[in-house]
Amino acid sequence: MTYDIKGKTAIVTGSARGIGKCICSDLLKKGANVVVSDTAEDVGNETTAEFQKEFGESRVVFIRCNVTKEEDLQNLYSKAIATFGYVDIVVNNAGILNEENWKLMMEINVTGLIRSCQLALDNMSTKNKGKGGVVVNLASVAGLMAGEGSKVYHASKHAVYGYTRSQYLTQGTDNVRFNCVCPFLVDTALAQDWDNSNRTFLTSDLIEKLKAHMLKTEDIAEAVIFLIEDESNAGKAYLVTPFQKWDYYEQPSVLPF
Ligand SMILES: NC(=O)C1=CN([C@@H]2O[C@H](COP(=O)(O)OP(=O)(O)OC[C@H]3O[C@@H](n4cnc5c(N)ncnc54)[C@H](O)[C@@H]3O)[C@@H](O)[C@H]2O)C=CC1
Ligand SMILES: CC/C=C\CC(=O)/C=C/C=C\C=C\C=C\[C@@H](O)[C@@H](O)C/C=C\CCC(=O)O
Repeated sequence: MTYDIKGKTAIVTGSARGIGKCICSDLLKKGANVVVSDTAEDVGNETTAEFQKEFGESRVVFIRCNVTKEEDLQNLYSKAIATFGYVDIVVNNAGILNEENWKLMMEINVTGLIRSCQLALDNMSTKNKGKGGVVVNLASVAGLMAGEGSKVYHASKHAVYGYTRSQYLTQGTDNVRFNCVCPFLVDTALAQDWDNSNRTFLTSDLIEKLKAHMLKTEDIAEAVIFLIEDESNAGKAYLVTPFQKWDYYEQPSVLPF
């Protein structure tokens, strides 16, 4: 079954640039109203002006939001609803890669994302008089595999994967569908800045080899649109790499019953 994006309203966190910006662009092309949201106010306003020129002023707004701040997140949802009447789609994209500042990384990649999911449920769940909706979370292949030089980043993305899958269990009562996307390296500032030289396994040579196979932001936007539209695979992670056909990740079953 296909979810129709046209006429819906979407929030994308961390969308002033990179993957988030590209997701906004594809949502607009599909006919959604879009809330661009980021801590970077100048870039966010520039991106929004660019979109307004292409898609019409009334279809895009910028709302500043630092996902680590409770009041910012609440303001994001309430302003989005005040502007467009409802929020149907949330893409939790904001994320950083910073092993030195690992506590902040966990706050952004995990705590902020989970809080945004809770607010999405508060506003969208049919249990709370919402109309239902869709949430797509940005995990990573790092959420499905080990990583020598960025252990906390990998842990943060495992958390996104586990949280997203677990939401599946209550989807029937909330009518809010959760999925996550697990991309390999994507050509953005986050990946370009990745430098884990002097490791045992992950040598500079290997990093250069990995970087030779980067995906494009357009690939991830395409995958996110696919997830939003596909109503029949709730709770699943979608694996996007240049090495194999993009597909849902099949988690082995642990329980014998
Ligand atoms: N680039 C890559 O290779 C991959 C990236 N990802 C994930 O995709 C997402 C987007 O990453 P990229 O576009 O590559 O990074 P990016 O660095 O190009 O963009 C991230 C955006 O998030 C914003 N941001 C940072 N902290 C924030 C906060 N506290 N609140 C709100 N916004 C904040 C930044 O200002 C920036 O605009 C992240 O969650 C990342 O972990 C997943 C797999 C691969
Ligand atoms: C990891 C941070 C960099 C970029 C952001 C991102 O989300 C995407 C990363 C894509 C590829 C990362 C590959 C990392 C490989 C290394 O860390 C190796 O040390 C992995 C080696 C073995 C893993 C085997 C296993 O899972 O057990």
